[in-house]
Amino acid sequence: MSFVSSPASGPRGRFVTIEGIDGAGKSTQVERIAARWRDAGLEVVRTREPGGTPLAERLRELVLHQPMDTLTETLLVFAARRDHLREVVEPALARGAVVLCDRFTDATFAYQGGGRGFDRAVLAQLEGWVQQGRQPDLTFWFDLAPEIAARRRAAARAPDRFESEDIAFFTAVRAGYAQRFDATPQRVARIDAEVGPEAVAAQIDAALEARGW
Ligand SMILES: Nc1ncnc2c1ncn2[C@@H]1O[C@H](COP(=O)(O)OP(=O)(O)O)[C@@H](O)[C@H]1O
Ligand SMILES: Cc1cn([C@H]2C[C@H](O)[C@@H](COP(=O)(O)OP(=O)(O)O)O2)c(=O)[nH]c1=O
Repeated sequence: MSFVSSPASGPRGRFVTIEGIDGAGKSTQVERIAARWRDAGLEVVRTREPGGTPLAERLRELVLHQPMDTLTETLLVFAARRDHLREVVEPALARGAVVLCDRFTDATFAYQGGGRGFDRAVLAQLEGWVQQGRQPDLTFWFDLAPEIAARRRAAARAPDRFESEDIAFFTAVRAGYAQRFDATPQRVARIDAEVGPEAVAAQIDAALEARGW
């Protein structure tokens, strides 16, 4: 399982993201995915958005806890992303690491685009400016009914600004993910996240094996 034979024109690493509504079970699986690659001798950089650098973590605190309008929210997540890409993601990919990132721009299209109703054409412009073409090589989409995710969250933790939203919001976020992924089905592995952790893990392994990873 070597990634060094990846596209000759681009960096040699792999950029893998994990997406889904809050409570989908992403955090529960992420270390297992990282361990799989680490055990194979690869450098794995585990990170998250918004966040992943000192500046972006400060922006994350604001986005998750301070009241603000949707344009401000959108600009802050992209500002955090820009710093994260420059400081962490691009350097790691350039040295051949696997970057495993809890959420990326698909979340912006799902939460700000789907959930908040923000103009997707503006999101696409910001995406172009901030990312300069950078996209994940593979995205795991943990998909499940918002009602199930809400029950899991209620049992697990105190809600932040997003997690306090109602079922209708998360239904719109889920639809936002579905619409976004319709355009790029080849980079997305949809995981049925309603089943137990072992069955979720088995789907992840199957998706990686199907790609020869
Ligand atoms: N496959 C699963 N089935 C049932 N409960 C789960 C599953 N995966 C995670 N959980 C539980 O649901 C809650 C939310 O999971 P978490 O991994 O924090 O989700 P996320 O990171 O996607 O918000 C936690 O209490 C976790 O133990
Ligand atoms: C990356 C990103 C996240 N978000 C939201 C989705 C999540 O509710 C929140 C980040 O939460 P998440 O990283 O899932 O945190 P945790 O599981 O530790 O609570 O930020 C956006 O609204 N837009 C974005 O572009």
